[in-house]
Parts: sequence; C-alpha cells; structure tokens
Amino acid sequence: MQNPESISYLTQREAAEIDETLMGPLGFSVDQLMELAGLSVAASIAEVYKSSEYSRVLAICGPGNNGGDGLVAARHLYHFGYKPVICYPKRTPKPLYTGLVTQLESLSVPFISVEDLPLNLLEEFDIIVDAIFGFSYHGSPRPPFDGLIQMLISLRNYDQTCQKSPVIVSVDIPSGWHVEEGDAGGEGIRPDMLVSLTAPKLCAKKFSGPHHFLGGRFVPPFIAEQYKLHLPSYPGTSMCVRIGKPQKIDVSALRENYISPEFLEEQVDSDPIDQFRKWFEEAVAAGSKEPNAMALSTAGKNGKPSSRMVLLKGFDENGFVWYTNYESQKAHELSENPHASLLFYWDGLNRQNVSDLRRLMEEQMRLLTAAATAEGSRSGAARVREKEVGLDRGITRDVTGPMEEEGRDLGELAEPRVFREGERGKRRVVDGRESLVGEEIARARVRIANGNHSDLNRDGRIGRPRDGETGDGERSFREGRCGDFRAGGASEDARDWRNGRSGEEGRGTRTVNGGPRSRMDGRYEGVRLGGNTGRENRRRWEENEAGDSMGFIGNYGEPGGEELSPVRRKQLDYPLFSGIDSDGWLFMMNHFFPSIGFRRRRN
Ligand SMILES: NC(=O)C1=CN([C@@H]2O[C@H](COP(=O)(O)OP(=O)(O)OC[C@H]3O[C@@H](n4cnc5c(N)ncnc54)[C@H](OP(=O)(O)O)[C@@H]3O)[C@@H](O)[C@H]2O)[C@@H](O)CC1
Ligand SMILES: [K+]
Repeated sequence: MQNPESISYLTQREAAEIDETLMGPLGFSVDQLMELAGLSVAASIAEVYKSSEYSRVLAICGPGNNGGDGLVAARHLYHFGYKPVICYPKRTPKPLYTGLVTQLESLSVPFISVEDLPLNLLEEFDIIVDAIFGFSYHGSPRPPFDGLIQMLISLRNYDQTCQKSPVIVSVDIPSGWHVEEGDAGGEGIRPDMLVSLTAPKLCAKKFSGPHHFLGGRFVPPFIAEQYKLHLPSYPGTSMCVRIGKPQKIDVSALRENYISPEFLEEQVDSDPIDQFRKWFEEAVAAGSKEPNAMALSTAGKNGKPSSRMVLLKGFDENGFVWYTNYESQKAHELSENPHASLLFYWDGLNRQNVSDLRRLMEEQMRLLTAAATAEGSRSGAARVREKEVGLDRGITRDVTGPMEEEGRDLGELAEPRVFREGERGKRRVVDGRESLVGEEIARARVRIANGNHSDLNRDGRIGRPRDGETGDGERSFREGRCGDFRAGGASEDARDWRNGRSGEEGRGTRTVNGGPRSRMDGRYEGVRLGGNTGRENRRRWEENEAGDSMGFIGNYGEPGGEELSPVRRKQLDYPLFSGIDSDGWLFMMNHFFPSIGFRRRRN
C-alpha cells in the first residue's frame, strides 16, 4: 500500500519513450515485456477476484500491445483455474500474436466474435478484461471497438440497478479514456480494477475504482532514475503491487460460497474414526496447511470455555492423542471437567470435524509426567515434553517413585497418550457446509470455524475479550488462571500444586509473585521470576547464572517490587514456551497463537 500522491505518473510521450528505451538500448524484446505484463495482470486479478467466485472471464483484446497483454493474461488466468473466453476482433498477423492465439487455442480457450458475444454479458461473465487500448490510444474509438466500449459503459447502469454485473479490469488504461486527461466527459467506462503497467499513466489519477495495481516488474534503475520514477516496491516475489488504499473491508460481508460435493447422512461411515481417517487423508492429500492443527476446547468448573490450537499427534480406534503438560490450563480444566471438544478445520475441502471427548483421567496424566522425566527417554518428543512438563521433581517423584518400586520401565512411557476418547458415541462427524449429522454440535462449532454464519453476532462473543482487553489469553491472566507456572520441586508453591490448590481463581497471582500482573499490563511476552528462592535466585538470574532462557522480565510485581532488566533471548524460538530453568520459577507461554493476546501492547 502506498500513498498515491507520491507515485509518479507518466505522460503518453514518456510512456512511449520508456517503451522504446526498454526495447532498444536496454535489450528487451516485446515478447518478454508482454509476457511479464500479462502475468502481472493475471496475478492482480487473482489477488482480488478468487477463481472460486469469479471464474468466467471475457478478455476483449484490441489490435496493439495492450491486446497482446490481454491474450497473455488470459493464458495465465487459465492456468490459475479461471475459464477465459477471448474476443479478439482485429487480429495482428505478426508471429508474436499468432503464437499467443495458438497457445490459447491449444488450451481450448474459446474465441468469440463480436457478433456472437452473448447479449446478456451479466449472466455469462464474472470478469471482463479490458485489453482494448493502451497508451497509444488517440482520438475516438473506431469500429468495432466503439461498440465494445459502449457495451462496457452500459454495464455500469446495471450496477445502479443493483443487479450483479461483471467486474471490469482495465489493462494499463481504461479503454476509451484519454491517456492523460482520463475520462474527460465522465461518460467512459468505469473499471473496478486498473492494472497500470511499468508506471501509471496520468489518466490513472482519475481512476476511482476500488482496486488499483501496478504490474510489470522489470523497470531497471536506469529508467527509474532517468524518469525520476517513484514507484511502490513489490512485496516479496509478487508480480503486482497495490497502489493506494485497499478497499475498506466489511467483515460481516466476508463470506465464501461453499461449493462442495453432496454429503448425505448415509455417506457417513458408521465408525467415526474411520470417517475421520478418510477425511484426514483427504486433507493431507489436498495439501491443507497443518491438517493436524485442531482447536481444543475445554472448560473448567466455572464453565467458561477456552480454546487453543494444538496439534494432533496420533489417532486410532481408541481416540485422539495430543500433548499437553501437567500444569497447563488445559490439564487443569480437564481435571475439573472431563468434557472436551476437538475441532478440525480443513479449508479448501470446506470441511470440519468435531468430536466430543472425555479424557482418560489421572492415569494418563501421571504417565505423561513420568515419561517426560524418565531417564533415557527414547524419543525426541518425550524430551520436548520433559521441558514442557518442567523439572518439577517434587511432582514427578511422586509418580515415578512408586513405578520404580513396581519395577516398571519408565522408558516405555516415552510415547504416552495423554487423553483418550472415552465415549465413542458422543463423537460427531459433520460437514462444514451442511452439518447433517450431529447438528446441534455442528451449529455451535461451524460458527466459530467459519465465522460467517448469521448467528455469529449473537454467539460469536464467546471468548472475545471484554472492553479494554486485548485477547483471551490476557483475560485469562487477569483471572490468574492462564499460563503455566512452575515451582521448584522443593518450594512451597510446588507443594500447593501437588495439593491441588493451584489453578484456582487468582491463584496464579500469588503463585508467581506478581508475574500475572506484568502480563495484565500487556507489556511482556513472558515473565520469569526468581520467585521462591528469593534474592539469591534473582541475583543469579540477573547475572545469568541460573539460565537465560526468558525473553523479558516483567515488573517484579509485588507492590514496591522492582523492575528487572531484560535478559538475553535464547529460547524464544521455541514455539510452545518462552523459558525454562532447572531451579527457579518458570513461566511458559501456553501455545503459539494464544500469545497474540498478550503480545500486543495495551494503551
Ligand atoms: N513498457 C511498456 O511500454 C509496455 C507496454 N505494454 C503494453 O503495450 C501497450 C501499448 O501498446 P501499443 O503501443 O501497441 O498501443 P495500444 O494502446 O495497445 O494500441 C495501439 C493500437 O490501437 C489502435 N488505435 C489507436 N487509437 C485508436 C482508435 N481511436 N480507434 C481504433 N484504434 C485505435 C492503433 O491503430 P492506429 O491508430 O495506429 O492505426 C494500434 O493498432 C501498453 O498500454 C501496455 O498495455 C506491455 O505489453 C509491456 C510493457
Ligand atoms: K485497456
């Protein structure tokens, strides 16, 4: 996004000169530039008008290079998944153009004469690419282009009658507009998108449609310097860049039209796990990003739901497996209320899958803790969990001690299952679009996953922060419940954890000696406190003796407490937690996304 005021606009003469310089002394060929120009037109279109909704494209191509750009753009659009049709009434008999035509014909892209254009363009096309005239246009349009331009002009009348009309995308210049003066009489076409090529021409200043892009990413510094061009920089490897402000987004209007194959109740596998397996495999095959990412919803005894994105680590007929740690919010809530829900969202497939779960209680939790601390754990995952669980030896000894006495091999616990499905009957498989099965669950979940159902306004407030709060995570901190606090095994607080007194409302505040207060301030990504071992620990910590794994040290917290200085960031690349230490207080961020809640500063 760039301020249009600061961007250079070319006169007709400058545009022609640049063209000549590029193709003369700078060694470009017209084919090359046209290919890049057409590609950037197609890329701009694809950026704004998704092929799922705007697939039917009519490209109207004029007699010059602008028309050539249109032919190239149509070919790229075809490869992007659109269905182009070409109207190219005045063909240029040069090899470049005949080649472009042959390429399109080989893709079975239809060519249509002016006479055969459908009378009702509104119903036939979603996008019209105006590639009739570019910067060499002059005078007034001659047939048959006069009629074609009139046809485009008439489309805007339909706009006024609120009928859906195709969007018009103009290549370089809105055809019929004066290259410098623009639509002087105010009666020309009114494109929805303009893709300026190389640099915008003066007429583009008069463009008032919602989408102005720049394409033609080939301007060498020599040209930019000679013409004192101020052009927006292209992001990353993109072939196009937006000029000016993006359209104001009406969030409530954001909605995809789901077009999915029919999915009926009788098609659902009688075994929900088998159904899940099928869908999961399809999600993987479809290239879904992180198909094993799932929202895990739990609620503690206070009944307040909380959701986190977690990763599925396995599943079989016994249920679904994921990893958490002994003192996570999830673990606390599940210990208070065994009901949980999983939600997978597979975009692309228009599918989601929800499951109601009950966890297997204590035993699994204990195994996890034991496994994670077992000497000689065999898997890397277990080693990670060793950190997740922390080195709270006071707790783990309680578990591993008796197991060792029984002669059980702790190494066997390296791949513990944390929670398991308990009540198969409660799982439901639903289609993201229709939710024919398990309807009552689907309704609740679909709203959250798709965010576009009409009840959202009513129910979408679940989990949304109250006024003045920046996110779920932060609110939880305010309640002293979120975040994972670790106590040294010998500490008073560790005893509290063991005795089950932790996790109560407000408990966190006391436990971490003011840590949550820092987070309530919204100023820190994490807090690590010397805590229970007092001054000595703090001193060591400040001097980096006791590990330096934390990103920031917050306000020490207690009234009159001191502000500690930041320590080195060492382990922040760990996605799941910010720090860990062998003998002090630890705070870990719960997961990667929830951290949004408290990364943001609050004013
Ligand atoms: N770096 C660059 O510069 C790049 C430029 N590129 C592209 O090239 C475009 C400029 O192409 P261009 O010069 O071929 O001219 P363009 O506007 O397509 O049309 C000329 C034709 O229209 C005709 N015509 C004119 N007026 C008319 C009228 N009133 N009524 C009827 N016909 C009329 C004229 O006929 P004539 O009047 O000469 O008889 C001639 O046949 C530029 O806008 C961009 O899209 C990119 O491909 C690559 C990078
Ligand atoms: K044009």
